Amino acid sequence: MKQPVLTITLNPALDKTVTVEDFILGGLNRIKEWRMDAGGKGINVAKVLQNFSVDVTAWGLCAGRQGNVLTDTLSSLGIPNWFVQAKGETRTNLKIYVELTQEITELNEPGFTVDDDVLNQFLNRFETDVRQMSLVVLAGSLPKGIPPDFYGTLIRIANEVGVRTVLDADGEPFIHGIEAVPYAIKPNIHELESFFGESFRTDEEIIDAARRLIAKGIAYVAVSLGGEGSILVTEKEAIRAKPAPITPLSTVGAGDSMVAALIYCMMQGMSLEETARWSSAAGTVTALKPGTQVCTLAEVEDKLSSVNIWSILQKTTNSN
Ligand SMILES: Nc1ncnc2c1ncn2[C@@H]1O[C@H](COP(=O)(O)OP(=O)(O)O)[C@@H](O)[C@H]1O
Ligand SMILES: O=P(O)(O)OC[C@H]1O[C@](O)(COP(=O)(O)O)[C@@H](O)[C@@H]1O
Repeated sequence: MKQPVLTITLNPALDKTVTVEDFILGGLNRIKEWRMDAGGKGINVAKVLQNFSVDVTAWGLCAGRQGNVLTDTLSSLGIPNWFVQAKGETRTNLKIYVELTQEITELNEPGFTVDDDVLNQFLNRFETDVRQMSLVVLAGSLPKGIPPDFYGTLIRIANEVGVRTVLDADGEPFIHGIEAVPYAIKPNIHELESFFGESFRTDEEIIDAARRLIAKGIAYVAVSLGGEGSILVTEKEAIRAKPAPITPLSTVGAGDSMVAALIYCMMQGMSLEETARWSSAAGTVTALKPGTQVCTLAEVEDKLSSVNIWSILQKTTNSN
């Protein structure tokens, strides 16, 4: 039997994206257009993997009517899903796209509160069924009631049965998750800097920070740099990807698309260089779409040739 990739979204969201011409702080702003999309990091990763024809299943927690909208959306996309129902309501995350500045501002709600019964239901199934998965993605913030080391707990359980994990989180859940040694992580540059409490000015400084994480046992560190692209680091290699300049319509979901493409490439056994190209292209295609709409395989294939790729070590040698 084929083993699916499992995505975990403990704090999913309906993403409401509104478009305004200009944004006047403290004034009246009229919305020109709006759209709602199923969101939350694991859910977005699942949507991309499904587009890439990777066998994927989405688990998590949700609540209320908006939770039903999310699970109905996943089912209509053909993504098998299991979400434990918490009390309250699934959050709405507001994304404001300002046409004049072409910038997107995100306002993410904290989400519902989880009680022990809900958490234990989730944990019990995870402990039983994780061995049936090919890989587990743990992504996004944790709602209230979930201990900050919960990703760490899940990673340890997966490690014990030899299932690889990919972590994409921020703050305390990220710090605790790292302690449990996931297989791969995808911090953006802000998350990396906040983890180390340092700022990194050059690619070499970023690679050095990534290698400090690799020294802890993590195999694979992908640092995303927004429009500047990304750096993929393993023990032996460091590859830099830089997309051609675009005018993004919404960068929401770009990081999640990158995570999904990384997984796709790992499963295809691609080189780090090809993985850097694919994952960067995936993020860029998603950034070109309004709201939280994600890339398709054909769109990413079309974009591959526009990504600039180089090995950092090679570059350093060449420029000497
Ligand atoms: N403005 C942009 N122009 C081109 N590509 C982008 C842009 N923003 C994001 N991307 C692509 O998406 C990837 C992930 O974006 P990033 O914003 O760093 O992730 P996150 O959403 O996790 O913060 C980038 O590495 C890049 O390939
Ligand atoms: O759980 P968090 O950190 O609040 O993030 C949730 C938000 O992140 C997203 O998954 C997008 O993430 P990325 O832009 O990093 O890919 C949205 O769909 C969602 O609203």
